Amino acid sequence: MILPSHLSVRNGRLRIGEHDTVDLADRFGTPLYVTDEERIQDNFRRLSGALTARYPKVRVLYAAKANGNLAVFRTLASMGAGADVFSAGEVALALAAGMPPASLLFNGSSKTPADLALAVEKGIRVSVDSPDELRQLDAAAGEAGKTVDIAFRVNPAIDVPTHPKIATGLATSKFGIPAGQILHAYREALSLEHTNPIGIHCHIGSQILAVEPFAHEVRVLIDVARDLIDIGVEPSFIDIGGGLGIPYRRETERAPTPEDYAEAVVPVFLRGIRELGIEPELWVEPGRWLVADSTVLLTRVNSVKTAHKTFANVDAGFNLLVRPTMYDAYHEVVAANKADAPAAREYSVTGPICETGDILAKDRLLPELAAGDIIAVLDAGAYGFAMSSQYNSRPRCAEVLLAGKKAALMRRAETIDDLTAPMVRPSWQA
Ligand SMILES: Cc1ncc(COP(=O)(O)O)c(C=O)c1O
Ligand SMILES: N[C@@H](CCCC[NH3+])C(=O)O
Repeated sequence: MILPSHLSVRNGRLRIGEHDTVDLADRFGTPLYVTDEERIQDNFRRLSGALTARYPKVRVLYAAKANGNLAVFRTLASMGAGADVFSAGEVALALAAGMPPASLLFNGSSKTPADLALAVEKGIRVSVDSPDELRQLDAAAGEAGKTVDIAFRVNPAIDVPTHPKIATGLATSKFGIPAGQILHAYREALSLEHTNPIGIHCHIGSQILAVEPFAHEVRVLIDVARDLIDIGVEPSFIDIGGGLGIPYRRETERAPTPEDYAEAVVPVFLRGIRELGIEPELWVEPGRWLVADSTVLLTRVNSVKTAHKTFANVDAGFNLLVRPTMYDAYHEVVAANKADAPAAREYSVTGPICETGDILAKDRLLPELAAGDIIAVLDAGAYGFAMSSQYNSRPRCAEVLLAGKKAALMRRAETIDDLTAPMVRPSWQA
């Protein structure tokens, strides 16, 4: 098994950073998300370093949706990250973590009047997704007596090799303004008093394991920049979004490194801006690449059953990690307390949810398993806890953060009381 450098096996047990995962499961209980803070820091340094080595005017906006724990925001804020935020909640987390409003970009294709007012009030730049939204934002800014700096989100009509549910730059996607309409939108923004078009935004999709689509995207955005200059707008930033994938199947999958990514994107960007005689900041919005591999989900085997195949029934299901169910996503699983035992048979690792699709890992060769064993689901730090639910009325589990020898809760487990607390008894019910 190929493990990333912060995971290792000692005395037959899986370790993350300086910690034994089985001890963590015993100490904090399962299911349990465990995140290695240093891995996030290393990831940030590597991705941001690969880009800034080629062009110093780079800004990294962490895609807040990938992992919404405030401790993770703090880690990234202290590294100098801003954030791509999609909701009032993400704005609140980013600000609470100390990210300055000017380091945020408020994205989204369906913002409420309250979202727009919040961006105006806090002085957060907005990626505007339609002319309708532009007019609403301008009115909101006018009412507050302010001006808002904006970008438009461009729909570049680029097909990307990823799961169709997470390709966002297709011509048919709900996001962004088609290239053919974009100039019109900028012209309208110029004609309005309270919106100041200063940037260009785009995001082509997620878990992309090729670099060419990103280079293609940059070429499209340079073309947009050229048209903008013609109408008197000199973009001060070009935001190419996130999307760089990770090798969930380490044995077989080849994934571009941050250096491959930077090498594909930055020279195209530089050629374009030099030709146009401008020097905008290059913004990127990575989510998955910064946090996915920092985290394992530890889950305990409740029972083993052999029917038409063998099931290891564990205490985490798609309530806590929906990616396998939602996107047929692959996550490596390791028998954490038998990490160097020989593979014995194929297991499907299935959760406790009352749905046939509640399968975390299908047909995996694992050592002989028994009730009480701990399974570690790898690469669970992006869109893991963040997409969890209380389905089947299951309280969500705890999250632990590790730093060197330290381990501490960064989110306590929910209780049954947390499930019922927001529920209100309708007056006619005795
Ligand atoms: C606008 C925007 N930026 C950035 C991201 C982050 O993507 P990823 O986690 O694939 O880097 C997303 C999610 O796909 C997004 O919608
Ligand atoms: N939630 C997706 C990524 C989509 C990101 C949001 N645009 C995943 O788990 O892979």
